[in-house]
Amino acid sequence: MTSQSHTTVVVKEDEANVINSLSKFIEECAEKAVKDHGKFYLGVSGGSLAKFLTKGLPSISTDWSKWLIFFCDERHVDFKNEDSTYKLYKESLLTKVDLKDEQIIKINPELSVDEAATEYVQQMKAIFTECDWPTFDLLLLGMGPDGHTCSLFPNHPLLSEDSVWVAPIKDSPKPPPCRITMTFPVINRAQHSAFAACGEGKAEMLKRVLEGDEQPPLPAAMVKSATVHWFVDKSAANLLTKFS
Ligand SMILES: O=C1O[C@H](COP(=O)(O)O)[C@@H](O)[C@H](O)[C@H]1O
Repeated sequence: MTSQSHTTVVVKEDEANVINSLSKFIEECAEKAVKDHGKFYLGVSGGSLAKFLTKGLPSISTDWSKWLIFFCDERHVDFKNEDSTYKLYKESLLTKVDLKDEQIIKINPELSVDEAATEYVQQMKAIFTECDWPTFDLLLLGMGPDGHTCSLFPNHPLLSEDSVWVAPIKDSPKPPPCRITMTFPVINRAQHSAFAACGEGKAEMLKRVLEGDEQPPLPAAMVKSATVHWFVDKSAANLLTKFS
């Protein structure tokens, strides 16, 4: 394990070990959060991260009744659509752990994407009462091959959005085009963020995000939660020199 300021990088032999290590970390975060304030406020992403979670989380030991799960980003599609991140968690996680559907805070895909983002914030505000900005215990993030995280893409105006908790996006370069995403003020207020990235396809971007000094910074490099943890396998970490 290597640390630099608030960033920690854990390199594991392979994907299976990344999943184990990430799951253990989530278990510990949940336990601390529940001890501290009786709930575990968790944000989850889609893509490969969702697949890691559906494999790893069923074996952790936790009080599932204390969990509230939000989407760091979500595709604005029907819940039956294969692109729906909610569908993935519902079919592959809720069937295996003692989480109830109402513990997952979902977008309403029947609304327009603008309305869905606003309504998602309203749902969040009903939970994070008396807060100007919410503080998540943990946000679980992915990094796309272009350096995007959540639905925050390189050079997109949403990177500087600082007036709303959750924003709509209608021109996502990665399909589907319409999505909702948490914004950086929310992401960077989280107690912990954790990325998971596996495979050689992530190696070049991981090097740029963790060891580059690009201006403007890549979205994944803009994540500055109180602590930022990376769980990566050897193939993804292959080009790192400072964190290895
Ligand atoms: O579209 C998305 O992509 C990112 C990265 O996904 P990955 O499969 O390349 O790891 C994901 O984190 C995000 O939630 C999702 O909407």
